[in-house]
Amino acid sequence: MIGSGDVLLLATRNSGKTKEFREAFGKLGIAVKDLHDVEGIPDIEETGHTFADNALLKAKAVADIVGLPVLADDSGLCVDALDGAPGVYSARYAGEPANDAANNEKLLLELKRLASHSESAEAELVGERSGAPGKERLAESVEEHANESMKVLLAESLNEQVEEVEQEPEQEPEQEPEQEPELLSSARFVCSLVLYDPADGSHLTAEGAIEGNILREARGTDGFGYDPLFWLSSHGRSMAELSLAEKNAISHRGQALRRLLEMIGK
Ligand SMILES: O=c1[nH]c(=O)c2ncn([C@@H]3O[C@H](COP(=O)(O)OP(=O)(O)OP(=O)(O)O)[C@@H](O)[C@H]3O)c2[nH]1
Ligand SMILES: [Mg+2]
Repeated sequence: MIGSGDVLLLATRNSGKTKEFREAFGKLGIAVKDLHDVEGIPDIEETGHTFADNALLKAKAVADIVGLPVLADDSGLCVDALDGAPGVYSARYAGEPANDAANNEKLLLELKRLASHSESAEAELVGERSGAPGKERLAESVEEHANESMKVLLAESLNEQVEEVEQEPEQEPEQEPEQEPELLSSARFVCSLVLYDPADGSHLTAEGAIEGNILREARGTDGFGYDPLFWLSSHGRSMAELSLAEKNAISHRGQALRRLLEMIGK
C-alpha cells in the first residue's frame, strides 16, 4: 500500500502526531500529509470504546472519501490512580475544543485532589494507631485492680513499660538526596494505528504502549499533549525533554509504527 517515493495520508488534525510520523517516514522516503492538506473532510466523531475502534473509524471514514489508503492513529494516556482515565477521552479530557494546557491542568488537579484525600486518610489512621495506653490510664488500672504489695510490683513494671512506650523512635539514617522528582501516579501512553485500504476494505492494526509516571510539575517544551507531565525514570527526563527521534525510538507511537511497518515488509 505504501512504498518509497509514496505519499501517505494521515487521518489526523493533530500536528504533533504528524511531526512524529514525518520524522519516522522521512527515513523511508515517504512523504506524509494530514487533514490540514486535504479539503472537504468533515470532523469524524470518535465514538469507539477502544483506541483500535477509533483508529479504524477514522482511517475508514477518510479513506472512503479520498479513495486511497489512509493511516489513522488513536492514542491516549491511561493513569492508574484514575482507573485508566483519561484513556480514549485524552484529547478532550477538559472538554471541547481539545486543549493541551487545559487537559494537563485538569490531570494535575484530579491527581492532587486524590493525593490530598489519601494523605488525610493516612493521618487519621496514624492518629488511631498511636493511641497507645498512657501512663495515667495504666496507673488508674493499677489502683483499680491491685492490693498493696501487688501495687509496688505493678508500679515498677508499669514504669518500665511506660519508658518503653515513651522512648523516642530511633533516628532514621540520613537519606541520600532524592534523584526522582515528585510523582503522582504510574501511567502509560497507548497508541493504535490502522492502515485502511478502501479498494477492498482490508486493514492492518498495530499497537504500542510505554510505561511512565505523572509528574507533579511540567518539565520540557517539546512534544505535545501530556508529554511535559510524563516522566521516564529510565531516561531521567520527561517525554517533552526528548528530541523527536528520541521520542520515536521509545514511544507508544514509534513502537506501533515499527510493528505496522514489519507487517507490510518495510
Ligand atoms: O503527551 C502526549 N504525547 C503523545 O505522544 C500522545 N499521544 C496521544 N496523546 C494524548 O491523547 C490524545 C489523542 O487523542 P486522539 O487520538 O483522538 O488524537 P487527536 O484528537 O489529538 O487528533 P486526531 O488524530 O484524532 O485528529 C492527544 O490529543 C493527547 O492528549 C498524547 N499525549
Ligand atoms: Mg481525536
